[in-house]
Amino acid sequence: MTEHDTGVRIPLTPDEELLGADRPTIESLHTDAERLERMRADLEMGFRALEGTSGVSVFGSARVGPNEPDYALGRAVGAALGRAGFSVITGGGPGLMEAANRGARDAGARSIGLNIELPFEQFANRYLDLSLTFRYFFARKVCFVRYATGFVVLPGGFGTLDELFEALVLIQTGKVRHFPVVLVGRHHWGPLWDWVGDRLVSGGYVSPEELELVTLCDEPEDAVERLVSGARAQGLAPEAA
Ligand SMILES: CC(C)=CCNc1ncnc2c1ncn2[C@@H]1O[C@H](COP(=O)(O)O)[C@@H](O)[C@H]1O
Repeated sequence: MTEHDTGVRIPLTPDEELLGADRPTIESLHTDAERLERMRADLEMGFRALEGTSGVSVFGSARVGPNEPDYALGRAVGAALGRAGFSVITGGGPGLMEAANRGARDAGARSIGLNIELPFEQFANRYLDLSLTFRYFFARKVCFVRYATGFVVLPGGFGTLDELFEALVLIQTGKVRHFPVVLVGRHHWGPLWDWVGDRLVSGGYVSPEELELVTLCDEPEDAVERLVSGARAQGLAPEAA
């Protein structure tokens, strides 16, 4: 199909069906009443399956291979979190999501993947004890926050940045409190955080105190220490802490 083709397309995912509902080029497959019911069902599926879970959500690139140094870092982070008694929750996909789930498995901790329906074929990674597939991105995002006491953010691209900045906005606007956000891998995150300081703080877009919402580190154990103290502040210490 070309850019100028005005034929009507069948949406490839529920998100595309919802977001394209008012465009003549996307075929509507549901009424709003049906969409609302499907959103409710998506949230209900997550709430039921994750009831009682109190873990750490770990984000990171879908594109890093098992032989790359960041994969080893992600696996070590998953294992350190697992040893501290946290369940490890990821997007359930390949790359650094897989690395963190694999690390959780190494430590004998509960390993959870919150997958999303994508327009291309994709597989959940092999290291999951619980694998859920959400229809809607927003429902999945609610679960990443609700069932975690903090976020670990490994190196990544747009998806990872989206998850990082969503957490920062939730904290900044008082929607979640005492919620640690730990960026692991200074080689990746250092330049971004320098830019936040140089441009956003200097320009008055972000306050200097808001820079403190994030912890940067290289060592999995440093990340875990911050997550344990955050969990305690929320009244939810992990089992082994
Ligand atoms: C190879 C490929 C693109 C597979 C996509 N498969 C995916 N499966 C599950 N979650 C994903 C996927 N892609 C992106 N995400 C989400 O976005 C983040 C990674 O995006 P990125 O690669 O940094 O931008 C992950 O933390 C995850 O929550």
